[in-house]
Amino acid sequence: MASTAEKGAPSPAREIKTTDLNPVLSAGEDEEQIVPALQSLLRAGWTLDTAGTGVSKTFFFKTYFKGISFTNLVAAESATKKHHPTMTVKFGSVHVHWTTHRPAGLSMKDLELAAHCDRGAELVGAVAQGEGQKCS
Ligand SMILES: C[C@H](O)[C@H](O)[C@H]1CNC2=NC(N)=NC(=O)C2=N1
Repeated sequence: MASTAEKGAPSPAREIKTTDLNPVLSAGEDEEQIVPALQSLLRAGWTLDTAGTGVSKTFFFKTYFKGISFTNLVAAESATKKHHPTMTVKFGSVHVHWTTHRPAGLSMKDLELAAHCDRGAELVGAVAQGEGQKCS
């Protein structure tokens, strides 16, 4: 019998199990706090690195300037929190990666700032992948 997936029906919402995740925590971080925050980010389109030490997401924008405005919002919060992402600006998108350098690993600061990126992207008007600016 064909599975639901084979029939093209949307796959049922699947809870991301703790056992599916392999976060490598920055020393002193609380796993019980990290895991639910990480799960919520994964539901919002963030991915955990293969190394488990960082999270990343690509945001799409209809203009280059909107992408730059987004990086400025992120930069302002980074300056306040003294925690800085790697951001790769492209025509139509900004890729953001958060990790903690010292002590190395994933921290609540990474996850809080990742959530801040989602709020900033909403404010600037991020769009779905494919709706971002393209070269003509
Ligand atoms: C002293 C200063 O706050 C630290 O070096 C900060 C600066 N920004 C940082 N940013 C990131 N992403 N990880 C860090 O560990 C880090 N450390």
